[in-house]
Amino acid sequence: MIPAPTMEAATTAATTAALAAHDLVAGYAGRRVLDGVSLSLAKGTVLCLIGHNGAGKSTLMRLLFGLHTPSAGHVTLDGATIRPSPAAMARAGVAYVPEGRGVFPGLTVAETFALAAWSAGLGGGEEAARTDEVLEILPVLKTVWRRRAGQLSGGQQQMVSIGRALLARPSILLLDEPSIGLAPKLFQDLLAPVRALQQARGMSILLVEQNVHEAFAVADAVAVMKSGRVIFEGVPADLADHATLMELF
Ligand SMILES: Nc1ncnc2c1ncn2[C@@H]1O[C@H](COP(=O)(O)OP(=O)(O)OP(=O)(O)O)[C@@H](O)[C@H]1O
Repeated sequence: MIPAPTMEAATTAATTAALAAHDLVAGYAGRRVLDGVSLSLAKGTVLCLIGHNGAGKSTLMRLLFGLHTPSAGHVTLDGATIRPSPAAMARAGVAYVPEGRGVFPGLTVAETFALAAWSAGLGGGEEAARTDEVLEILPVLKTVWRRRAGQLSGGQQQMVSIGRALLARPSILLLDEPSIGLAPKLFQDLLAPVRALQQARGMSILLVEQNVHEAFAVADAVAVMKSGRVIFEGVPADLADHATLMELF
């Protein structure tokens, strides 16, 4: 039987949400894809969102970052209702790493970072300090610094993509399926420093993942989406049992 959310999950939900969706309804060309989604990312936590392909997870991410507009419902940031737009969210300290890495294949890693620093409005000294900071967190990037992003492995490209997002020192990070195309070990290598940074800085992370085992290992809370609705919210331990997880799917 599917467990009721634990007390721990209820307590987490009661703390201030860094970012939250409230009854969001949205779709494409008149086809409803989100059917009243409410979800809270508690401050300083990692929330892992799972669900079948097509459940609406990426659509929810895009709505939270302002890349798509809901037909009903609203979004709150630090408890205040906002109308998300990518520029406003970036200014507010929210970074979004979409599914599929999105690196420019012809740019070197150094050029990719320079471009990201420029779009974040970082000046020379600040750009250098923040770049050093990201290279400390993801040292493998130092080894490929002068190589074109398109020539890198999937895991390295994912690190470039996440590193570029971290340059802005976000307080909230939206990560859409960073494990795509990565072996489980590589995914762990990617998640471990991000989790360490999240804990050190009190960052809040919404992580959409299908790779449940690795993602649950770094998550404080989990939510399950099915057919445009959130059908379960709890903590990873609630879904540790394979049968329970299967029942939700
Ligand atoms: N730009 C778009 N135009 C039309 N339909 C879309 C668009 N983006 C997503 N959809 C549809 O909306 C539904 C939800 O897609 P979404 O990508 O949000 O799901 P998901 O849970 O993230 O799935 P996946 O794990 O495959 O990315 C799917 O049926 C998808 O085909």
